[in-house]
Amino acid sequence: MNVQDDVHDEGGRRLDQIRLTGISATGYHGVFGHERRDGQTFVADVVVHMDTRRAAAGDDLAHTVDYGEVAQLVAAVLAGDPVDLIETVAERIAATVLARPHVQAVDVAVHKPQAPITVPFGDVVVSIRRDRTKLPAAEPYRPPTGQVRRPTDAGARPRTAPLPLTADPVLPSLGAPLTAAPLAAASPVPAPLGPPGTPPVAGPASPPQGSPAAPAPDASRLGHDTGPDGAGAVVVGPAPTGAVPTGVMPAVTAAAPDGPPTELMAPLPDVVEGEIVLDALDEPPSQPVRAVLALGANLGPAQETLRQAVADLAATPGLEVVAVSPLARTAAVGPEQPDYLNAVVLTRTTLAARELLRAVHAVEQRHGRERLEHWGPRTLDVDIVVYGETLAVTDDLELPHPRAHERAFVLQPWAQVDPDAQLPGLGGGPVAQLAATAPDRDGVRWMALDWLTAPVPAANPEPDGVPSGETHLP
Ligand SMILES: Nc1ncnc2c1ncn2[C@@H]1O[C@H](COP(=O)(O)OP(=O)(O)OP(=O)(O)O)[C@@H](O)[C@H]1O
Ligand SMILES: Nc1nc2c(c(=O)[nH]1)N=C(CO)CN2
Repeated sequence: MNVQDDVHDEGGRRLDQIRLTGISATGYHGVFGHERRDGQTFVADVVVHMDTRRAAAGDDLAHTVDYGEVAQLVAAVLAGDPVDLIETVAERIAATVLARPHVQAVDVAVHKPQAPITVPFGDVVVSIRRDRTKLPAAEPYRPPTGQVRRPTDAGARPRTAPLPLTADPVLPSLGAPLTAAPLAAASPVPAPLGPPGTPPVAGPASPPQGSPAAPAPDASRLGHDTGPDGAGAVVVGPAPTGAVPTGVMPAVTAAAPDGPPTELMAPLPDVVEGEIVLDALDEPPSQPVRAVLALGANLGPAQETLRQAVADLAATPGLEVVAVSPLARTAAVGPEQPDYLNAVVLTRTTLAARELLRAVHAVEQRHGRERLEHWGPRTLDVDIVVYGETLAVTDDLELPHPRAHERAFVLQPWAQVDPDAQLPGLGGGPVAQLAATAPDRDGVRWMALDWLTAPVPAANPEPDGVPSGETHLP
């Protein structure tokens, strides 16, 4: 591997690499029946990009990636659920490795040396790189309980006190990438008021953009629905310079550029299977926190559902609705399905992050939300986009929402209601800018301003969902 394959951190310093080559297993991937039936050898090479200094300084496996564990996971994907394409296998491996703590980026090559190619050939390889800016389009492989054992799998140990970030001698760059302008610093929301009891709606609306949606990932291979709230949460220590889209990391609170030092929780070694572990996300804030919620619906009377959902949120104790975005009609990102109606709600809350998650789930339930198909059609989806400046990756809650930075159906309405909004964390930045470059930006068909107080004719659903293909300007 040569220099152009290096990955650099935010300071331009080359990241260290852990390379694993030639991991092989019999797999049943392929488009032909005989491949599915007979299987063949698949081989993977993996390069993990990370900072290995902390592990080296303490000679401590807990601060690096256990290559034995990675090899087992990679082999399990190779031998696992059959798919048609080695692209998919590579994507799954990348998602699995990126979900490991400390990993900033990963290169994956999947070889299929016995591929059914009718001319003599040496090998066929798909080679990909994934990181926080180019997230894997697949779910991490999760081994059945007990399959992959780590040397530290000794059960739960008590959590130690929070470590000030500045106490870390070998990671001088830790503070910088976690900074983001506080939401509180965003300009006041322009919010014309509706009738009494109606939360304010902000404008102005954008013109229609028309045209098709972004490429649709395969729903069956995407997602992070990992089970009941709170289960199997938090492990491990400092997340250096980010780039871990899923998996387990401590909750951290980002500091404004010249704000107080960011605090990280000390390493949390392990968690007993099935035990509910409380962490910072369960702690109610000392001051009300600004949280941004994203709403979407494409089944049933979607506009009415969203309107009701806003009222339900406003009626939730500990949650105040500050402003509501225009209503956007958007092409579905994901499997083929009707257009969505999307809106963003700015709130202020005294609920802990997980209490807020439970509250939004309750609102989804009230409107008949069923989790049938990942990224499939739904009567109502409510996601937490941001909760103050909190950055966290746990099994049941990721903050900011891990896909918010690339979703025009969230970013565009958000930028309308709060033009100066900033998305904290890696991959974040000015929301209006992110909205302008998001892959699905052309799928935002139109926005309607007065949707909370008046019906939007073009938003009327067809019997099984919001009709697609129109570009009305209400
Ligand atoms: N920031 C977040 N907001 C909402 N849910 C989250 C968040 N982070 C993690 N989750 C978890 O994601 C799980 C699945 O959520 P949901 O079914 O709404 O996903 P989805 O809408 O199909 O996909 P997406 O998360 O990509 O919008 C939830 O049960 C929740 O525990
Ligand atoms: N346009 C659009 N596409 C989606 C949406 C959504 O709200 N709007 N939600 C999804 C899963 O949350 C998947 N795809």
